[in-house]
Amino acid sequence: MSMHTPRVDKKVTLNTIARMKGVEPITMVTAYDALFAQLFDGEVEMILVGDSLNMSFFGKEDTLSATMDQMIYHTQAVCNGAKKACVVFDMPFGTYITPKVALENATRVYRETCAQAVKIEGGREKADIVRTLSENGIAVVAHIGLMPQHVRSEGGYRVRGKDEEDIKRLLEDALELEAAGAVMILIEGVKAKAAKAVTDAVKVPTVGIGAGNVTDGQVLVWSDMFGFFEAFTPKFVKQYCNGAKEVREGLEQYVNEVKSRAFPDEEHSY
Ligand SMILES: Nc1nc(=O)c2c([nH]1)NC[C@@H]1CN(c3ccc(C(=O)N[C@@H](CCC(=O)O)C(=O)O)cc3)CN21
Ligand SMILES: CC(C)C(=O)C(=O)O
Repeated sequence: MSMHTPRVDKKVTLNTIARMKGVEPITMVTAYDALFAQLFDGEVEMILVGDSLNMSFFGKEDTLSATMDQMIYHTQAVCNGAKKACVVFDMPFGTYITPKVALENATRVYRETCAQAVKIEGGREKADIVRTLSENGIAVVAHIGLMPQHVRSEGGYRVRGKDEEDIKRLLEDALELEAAGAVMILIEGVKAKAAKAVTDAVKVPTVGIGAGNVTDGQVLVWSDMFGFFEAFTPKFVKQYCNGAKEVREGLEQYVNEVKSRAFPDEEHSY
């Protein structure tokens, strides 16, 4: 067992999260499996099962081909490891194209996983979907700013909130999503000024990724922050461990020891 005293010692609910705004920064990381969820549980308040798993778990170029079945399977794995963290389920591309479709898919999330909220990408144009889910008892995290599910239609990942007009747009989006019932706003890839305007304007907590040190919380993708994901590194990623380097060194040692018959030794044999 860990010698470390957990920071988070009881079940984190959406009420816990709501009360943290303006009091204490909210910590969130992604996880895709039980092993890492268990490592993170007790340290962070929230775990996002992000559709980024389509890239950093499944090996695709973008998030667009992730399916409900894949996301549910990974969320079940995370739920098996995370007993305290508030788990958020990322609705994949194409699974919330109408309020009806969104409700059918999000209902599955509550029925089949421990997730306490679902996340959808979009601004005011998604307000009716947020409202339908909220009215049916499903909590929604609204994801605004840089929206990875728009990578193909927009021809890349582009930082938002660079001028007053776009800041106003993001602010109006956030207010409409909050009015529709969103319990949290996730703000990705925006200038800090835009994230601050949104955070100051809404009563619900905001969690940022590449949105500056102005939001009510922060989120990072686990494989980025621990140095396992090497396909690309967005500017907002701070690397807290060199995971890939550690694994490569360990693997090299194992291979050398097998080749030289240094492993297994007496200690590791029956
Ligand atoms: N491993 C991983 N980490 C992530 O943060 C992440 C995923 N996967 N998959 C889904 C999306 C995609 N994300 C991305 C991907 C690329 C950039 C990027 O290239 N950003 C540029 C800025 C572009 C600009 O200036 O307009 C950068 O240099 O940071 C940002 C976010 C965030 N999400
Ligand atoms: C980048 C984060 C916020 C996300 O949406 C994901 O992990 O899919």
